[in-house]
Amino acid sequence: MKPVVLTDTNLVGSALKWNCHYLQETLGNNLCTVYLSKTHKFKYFDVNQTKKCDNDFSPPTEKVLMKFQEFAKHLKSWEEGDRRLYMQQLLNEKILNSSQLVNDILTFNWSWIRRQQKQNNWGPLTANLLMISTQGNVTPAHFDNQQNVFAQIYGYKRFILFPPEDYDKLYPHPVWHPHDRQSQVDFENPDYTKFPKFREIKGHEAVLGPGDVLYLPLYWWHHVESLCQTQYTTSLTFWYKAGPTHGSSVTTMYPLEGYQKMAIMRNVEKMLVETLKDVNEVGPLLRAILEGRYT
Ligand SMILES: C[C@@H](CC(=O)O)C(=O)C(=O)O
Ligand SMILES: [Zn+2]
Repeated sequence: MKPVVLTDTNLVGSALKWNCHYLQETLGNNLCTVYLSKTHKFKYFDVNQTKKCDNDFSPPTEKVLMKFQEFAKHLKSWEEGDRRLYMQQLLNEKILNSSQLVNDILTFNWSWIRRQQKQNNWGPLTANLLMISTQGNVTPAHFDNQQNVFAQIYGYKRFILFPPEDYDKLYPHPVWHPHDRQSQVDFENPDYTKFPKFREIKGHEAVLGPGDVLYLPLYWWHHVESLCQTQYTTSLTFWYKAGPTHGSSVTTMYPLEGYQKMAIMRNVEKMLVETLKDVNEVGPLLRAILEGRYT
């Protein structure tokens, strides 16, 4: 599975008119999920995992519910130095009370994407996430565990992509950490002492513009920037569960692929956390297995 940029799918043709004014008309007073950040980085964290971090975890962003009207006002008046906003709202019954918007969604190129889902043996569609970002926002490098068909609607987004096997160069946080799945490396100021193999990293760059679609396979690392050609950027993602990777219907091929090894490593880490109960015992036990035997 490799990422690919497609420029002629017309997947979200009917959404290319979703500018701020149109969305104010159709989303208006609906409450939407908006992340606020003091910096340009919007590093995801799982609030349910913060308790495992004692009290030395400080959330880098704040999640609020904001009327779309209010969000649009901030978006239009935003200037460098203002608090940055990133709306990431599921297209669900909470906001789909405008027949215009519903009609736009119904006229997406569903036949094309259903064909991709079938041909690639993806699982069910789980979510459509509408994302509107003030210019210059960065989603730092991380991977997701679903298939992602990423449609760019307005403005330009720069992706830097890395294969799953770059796991050892991107040093993800531990699976139990709130920043699970996120790289520990600050791309703007990498700590090569702590993360020496980051020096070897080589990424694939893709810049998406309106109408472009990126297929982002699960477990592929991505660093994403909203470029500053426009005041804000708008994107819509189609999330699909990964298809079955083992069992009677699928024969496992060897050698295993990067994403399969990544899944194994994550499962081993999770099993150790579960069994040892103390996250501080995971490292010493893994070292005991490795040192003098597998190194
Ligand atoms: C949030 C998004 C990146 C971005 O568009 O800022 C992402 O990571 C994804 O769609 O998997
Ligand atoms: Zn992602």
